[in-house]
Amino acid sequence: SSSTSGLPFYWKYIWSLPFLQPTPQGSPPQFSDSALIFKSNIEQIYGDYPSYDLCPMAEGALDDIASGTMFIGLQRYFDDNGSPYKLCFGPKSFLVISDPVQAKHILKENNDKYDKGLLAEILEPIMGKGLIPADPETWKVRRKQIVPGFHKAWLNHMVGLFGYCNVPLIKSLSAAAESNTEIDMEEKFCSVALDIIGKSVFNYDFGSVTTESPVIKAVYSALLEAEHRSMTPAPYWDIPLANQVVPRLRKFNSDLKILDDVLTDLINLAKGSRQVEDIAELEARNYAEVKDPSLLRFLVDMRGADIDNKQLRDDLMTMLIAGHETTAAVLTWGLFELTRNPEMMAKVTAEIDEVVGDRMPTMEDCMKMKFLRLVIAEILRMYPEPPLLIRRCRTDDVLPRGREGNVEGARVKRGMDFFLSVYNIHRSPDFWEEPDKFDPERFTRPFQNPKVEGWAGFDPKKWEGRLYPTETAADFAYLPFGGGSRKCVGDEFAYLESCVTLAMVLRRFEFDFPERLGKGEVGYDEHPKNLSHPVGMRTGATIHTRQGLKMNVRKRAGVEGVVVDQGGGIEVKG
Ligand code: HEM
Repeated sequence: SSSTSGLPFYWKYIWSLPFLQPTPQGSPPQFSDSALIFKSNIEQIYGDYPSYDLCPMAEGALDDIASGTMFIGLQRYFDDNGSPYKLCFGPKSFLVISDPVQAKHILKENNDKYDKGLLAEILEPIMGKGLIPADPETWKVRRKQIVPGFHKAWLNHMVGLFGYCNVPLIKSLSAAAESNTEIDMEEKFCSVALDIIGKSVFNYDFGSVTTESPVIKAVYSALLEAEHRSMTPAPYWDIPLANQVVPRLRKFNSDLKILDDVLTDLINLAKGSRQVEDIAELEARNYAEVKDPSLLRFLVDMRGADIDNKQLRDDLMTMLIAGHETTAAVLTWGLFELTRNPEMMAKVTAEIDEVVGDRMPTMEDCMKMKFLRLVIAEILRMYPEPPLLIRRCRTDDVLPRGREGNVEGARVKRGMDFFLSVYNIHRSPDFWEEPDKFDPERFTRPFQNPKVEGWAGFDPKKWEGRLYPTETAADFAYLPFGGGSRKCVGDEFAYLESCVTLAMVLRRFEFDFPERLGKGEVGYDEHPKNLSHPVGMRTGATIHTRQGLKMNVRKRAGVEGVVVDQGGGIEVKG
């Protein structure tokens, strides 16, 4: 088979012993399952097709793995093979899902048959038993305690906090505009998202828009390592002594220690001043008078939630990582697409001028700015971050067919690993009209495709009154925040954060791509202006060390640049 060519040599060896094959979280290894999958794959590669599971095997090099854009390679295979298809790396195999009916089956209807599998293994050293990698048993307990933290009154208060966290960004953009210096907007959005998540989740001031500190560097190092690990299927960090010997791991561990120390201090501080209350009492708090409105405070004060420090640390670390770069990617791609589409930019700014003007936006303003919300929805469709969801099957299962031409009733063995390609689903003409076109208003039009068996299509009526088009409105063809019971808990938080940040920045500034690259010049194809695919700036790989989104910034004509706070009192000069 040519399916493993182009891959790093060690792929072949990592999974080469069938009894080392992974098993579902919390269950003992079963030789028979892995051996059967292994044997059936070998027969498929070298002998008779179909294999045990009936799925076609994707052939050809996955060159994109090394560059971190594997999801684009997975799209190529989807065009050739439908859903699901199988990827084989030596004896290790994955099923790649690119169909909303199958996604709904896995994420919602049969979610108890699936766990986080490989993702949990990769993230465990960083996030421990935090909500994202948590095994089903831990997850059940923690989810119940964390979800109430994101209640309406808190989100309302957070919208105000987002405004304040944007003031340093407005100031730094004013300075760049005045001095005519090119500015990396990706870096700026990363900073503002970090400041917001630090303040809202554990009441910590990173101040990263204006300063650099060892703690900020430690956060970026942890993020970078989390991302690196999710693209490195060889868990070398688990090898005995590796953590003491490999320089990269030593550096990572010392950075993680810096971060752990900060989190431990904050947890001890919160626990030292614990005021136990019922969930209902906590949710009814008057946030205008609450000194520390952070999620940490809520989790510590909740009656009956006597959580140990390690679990709290894991939850905070998870939210820090989950809630930071994802939102920064939305903002970066949002500015990128709006700059490429001046008529859309004009429409968005007209709406912001009319609804918010110089004020800091409120929750009500965000609800009123429907076009801005549609723009964010479209960014999340075109550039989903994460582009893939990862699952592992806990018991044998049979998948529905979905789109015409897909395998009928694929049989899945316990222990099988899955990539659910959100990117493929979001960019397929089977589920979206002209999927590569930036068209925010698509979410106001219905879409149906009778060729997809069991798919209800997209129905705009189903998200009326909601902040954004949900996975339900698209019957699982729209999964920026996942779906089913493991759906993102920070969806509305992130959506409001994106609304406020874009509203505040676009009200006051105009942006252009630098003109310095012309046709034929080296780097022309990587220039943001010329990108048709997420290559230079990548979803999920947008940390400071990357190419970034370099832009020229100007103050908008006729707009003063002041920020008037909610009380109408303070004016912050830009
Ligand atoms: C635009 C921003 C965001 C995007 C696109 C996003 C996306 C996602 C997705 C796709 C999942 C599901 C993962 C899976 O099923 O494997 C998820 C889970 C999660 N997200 Fe987000 N997220 C965002 C912001 C946030 C924020 C701001 C927070 C916290 C403050 C957060 C916290 C979490 C947590 C805790 C989970 C795990 C939920 C569970 O397993 O029960 N996310 N997110």
